[in-house]
Amino acid sequence: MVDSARFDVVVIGMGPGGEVAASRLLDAGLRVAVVERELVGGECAYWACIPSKTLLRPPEARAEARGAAGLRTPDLDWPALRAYRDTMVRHLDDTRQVDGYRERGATVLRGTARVVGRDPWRVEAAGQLLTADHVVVATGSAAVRPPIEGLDAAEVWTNREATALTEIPERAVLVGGGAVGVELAYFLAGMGTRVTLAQRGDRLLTREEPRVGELAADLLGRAGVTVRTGTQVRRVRREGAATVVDFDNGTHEPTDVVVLGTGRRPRTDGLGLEEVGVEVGARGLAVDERCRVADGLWAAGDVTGVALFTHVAKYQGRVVADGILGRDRRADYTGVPRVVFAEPEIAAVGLTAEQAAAAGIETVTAEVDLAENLARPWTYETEPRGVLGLVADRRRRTVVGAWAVAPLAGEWIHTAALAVRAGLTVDHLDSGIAQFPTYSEGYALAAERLGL
Ligand SMILES: Cc1cc2nc3c(=O)[nH]c(=O)nc-3n(C[C@H](O)[C@H](O)[C@H](O)COP(=O)(O)OP(=O)(O)OC[C@H]3O[C@@H](n4cnc5c(N)ncnc54)[C@H](O)[C@@H]3O)c2cc1C
Ligand SMILES: NC(=O)c1ccc[n+]([C@@H]2O[C@H](COP(=O)([O-])OP(=O)(O)OC[C@H]3O[C@@H](n4cnc5c(N)ncnc54)[C@H](O)[C@@H]3O)[C@@H](O)[C@H]2O)c1
Repeated sequence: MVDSARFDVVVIGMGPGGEVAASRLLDAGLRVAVVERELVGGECAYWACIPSKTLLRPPEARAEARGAAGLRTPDLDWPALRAYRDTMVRHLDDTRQVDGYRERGATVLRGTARVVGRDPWRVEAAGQLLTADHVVVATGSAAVRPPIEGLDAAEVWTNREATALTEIPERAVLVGGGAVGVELAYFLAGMGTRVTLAQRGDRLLTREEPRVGELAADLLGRAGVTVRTGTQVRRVRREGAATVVDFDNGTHEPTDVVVLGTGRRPRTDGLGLEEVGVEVGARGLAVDERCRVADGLWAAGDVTGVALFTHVAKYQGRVVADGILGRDRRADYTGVPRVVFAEPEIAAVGLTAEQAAAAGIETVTAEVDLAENLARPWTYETEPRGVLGLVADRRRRTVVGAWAVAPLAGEWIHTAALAVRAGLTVDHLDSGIAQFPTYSEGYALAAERLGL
């Protein structure tokens, strides 16, 4: 064990949360060591956001082209898409990232980090003992593997294998109807796979408005996916060369692959935190509003369990860096957008009506069928679609939540995100002048429909 120089900060895990924190601390001139056991860029860059959104784009563009008047449906070219996906994930090579951090003055260690002491913090990694005033834990999350009988004998994909796929399977059974399940189902169905999606809950995307789950199921159905809600996989078995999935309602489905989208668990195993007296919960490391776990110990990203998004990990990375630099910055998660990338996009922000009611807010809601009310859906496609919903605080007249299932909704939901974050009133949306013809014109209509 080499006892190396003392650092101001050791960052454990270089996904989006760790990268943002490390970059800001390096820019501020601190002595920073970063430890990464796989690839600098994390899950997001290699096995999650980047490959999944790259893979989703051609089926999405194809569906859009199908809807645009006077366009012939373009052909999908899987080898070309696969090659572009490989480029986008840097062929799983992070040499340039590592070199980049070294050039900026960071000590970059490859290996698994373990906290071995505190006061001061001591971290063991790659055969070195690092001492630091601050440790940032940004170790992310891993796919949950549910205890389904027979799963080990089958071809099983988590997000890792699914986003790194080299051939398109003929048949797939997806387990889980959250963002991972919906996006992967949309992608595979778009590529020609016969997809069944089994969701334990009674609807898809259970954290969203029930109506959003309904629209998501409808969208997947149109894309050719068989959606089974209220369904659990009882067991997976081999029948000759085939894999058969038995559902709890007595039906079964032959498949080539079982794809898991059954949630994530924080990567805290083996970090050594409990041994130095830091409590680790099932949802991860509990952080205060400065993203601090304990004096000199900070956390950012999925490992905090706050909201499992790259934009939240990056935001927390900024909060952590500011905290370490002595700035008084507190995290505020109001108005974080949530987008599920399908065609059309499924976007939401703020509270659902149920969450608002639970928070003691008396709500009023409105829903607008955009195709019935706006020009843009018609100039955009021959079978126009789009629904927008608003949730408002009746008393304060503020916008507390919004959702949309419509083309490009992942972009224009940011108007609502700003409204929710800034506490804007319904009148701000109602009195705004949106460009004609756009989907954004829907906000004024929805605001008016609230009847406040
Ligand atoms: C299929 C899929 C698609 C997604 N798409 C989106 C999307 O479109 N938009 C979005 O906002 N979010 C998306 N997400 C969520 C997003 O990937 C995560 O929220 C994000 O990666 C979290 O970043 P992070 O920095 O917390 O952790 P990670 O990206 O998981 O990075 C953590 C890093 O820590 C390293 N590490 C772990 N333990 C140790 C240790 N002991 N020592 C050293 N290194 C360690 C890991 O190797 C990893 O590189 C998606 C997730 C999935 C599964
Ligand atoms: N576009 C994006 O921003 C994006 C995309 C993908 C993932 N993510 C993030 O990744 C996180 C993980 O996503 P996820 O979809 O894996 O998890 P999730 O927790 O959002 O959803 C998992 C779903 O699977 C169901 N489920 C769990 N076990 C099951 C079983 N045995 N049988 C049937 N259903 C079962 C659950 O009821 C739940 O609805 C999310 O929190 C999300 O924030 C974001």
